[in-house]
Amino acid sequence: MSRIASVVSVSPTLRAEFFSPAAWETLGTLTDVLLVDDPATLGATLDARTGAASSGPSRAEVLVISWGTPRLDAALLDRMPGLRLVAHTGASVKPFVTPELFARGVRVTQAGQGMAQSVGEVSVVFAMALLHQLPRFHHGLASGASWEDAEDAPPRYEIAGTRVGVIGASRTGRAAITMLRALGAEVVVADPTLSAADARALGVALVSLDDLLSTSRITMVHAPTLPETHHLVGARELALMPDGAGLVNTARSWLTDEDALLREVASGRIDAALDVFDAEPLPVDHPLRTLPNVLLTPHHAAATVQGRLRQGAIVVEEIGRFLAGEPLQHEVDAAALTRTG
Ligand SMILES: NC(=O)C1=CN([C@@H]2O[C@H](COP(=O)(O)OP(=O)(O)OC[C@H]3O[C@@H](n4cnc5c(N)ncnc54)[C@H](O)[C@@H]3O)[C@@H](O)[C@H]2O)C=CC1
Ligand SMILES: O=C(O)C(=O)COP(=O)(O)O
Repeated sequence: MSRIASVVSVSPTLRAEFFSPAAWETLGTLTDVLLVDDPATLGATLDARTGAASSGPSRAEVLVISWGTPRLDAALLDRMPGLRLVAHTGASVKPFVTPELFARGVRVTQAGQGMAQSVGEVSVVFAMALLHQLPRFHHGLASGASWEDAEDAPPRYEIAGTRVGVIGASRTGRAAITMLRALGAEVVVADPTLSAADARALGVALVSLDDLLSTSRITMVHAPTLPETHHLVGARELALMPDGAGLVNTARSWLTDEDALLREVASGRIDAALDVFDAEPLPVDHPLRTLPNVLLTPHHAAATVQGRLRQGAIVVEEIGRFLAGEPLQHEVDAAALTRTG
């Protein structure tokens, strides 16, 4: 097997976050690596180095990209005529990958599976926090409420034996399902692509979206951002949720109608725990920030030490498979461009 050039368009910070020393060393044994320190300068770096060395970027067959890499348009691709594989350290390739790239026969992989456990864990923590009324208790104590005020809190529930609805048996959804089942929750799933046999294998009941919303104490959203999933949980769907139920969203705000959700949580009828918002960063004066029955995190569900290293390991493993002529395990095709995220 001949060594091929690999251009790594990742900032030094992201490199340290994603690649363990061992993974980086493995990448170096697989390919001749040219590191682009500032991913935004990918084009300029390629221009400066093209043809310079035997491992020069014009010979690059593999390109590792990350957040911050510019869009791989025709002009950029023309600088890498030998390109055969783009490996993304993140999940959604839409911001970087163009139809032109697929048309040239370049293959694309992504590392979303590396994030699944972290995001699933945050969803489960969110679910348990809402069931135990932690946002209300914390808000009360932090804002000077009396100890006795807690007596007025709504009823609290164990997750064991409680019905939790998961919208989307996706990578992140499946990670959440595994943990929810281990905790003894009764898990129901709505997913138009899931077969009855797959639902049985997952140990969950497959139900309609309306059934899920109207019977679950917690609804968690784990669907991808497709045209048909825009505002999947809108005003009508939120109204189906029982009084006191909780909505968990660690996926994308695309999937829920944030205005309708704000009305429901502001009235106190349902509670919410959210990692994702229509406007990110969430404006400092946003009304969601002040509600006692809402738990907020700044789109950090995936960003754990282990998750990021798993993402880097996936990239290196995929490059190894590609060079060995083995099937890729995380390949995406042009359909990935229909996702909005
Ligand atoms: N907060 C964060 O840091 C992160 C958020 N995300 C978001 O989480 C969501 C899920 O990501 P992944 O688990 O990687 O998704 P994925 O790519 O695994 O989702 C595909 C799966 O979703 C299911 N699905 C397809 N159409 C559906 C529909 N109409 N309704 C319900 N389910 C449907 C199918 O089971 C399909 O296999 C995405 O919106 C993604 O952007 C992902 C990673 C990190
Ligand atoms: O890593 C994160 O924080 C994500 O939300 C995943 O983002 P991506 O799908 O890679 O744009």
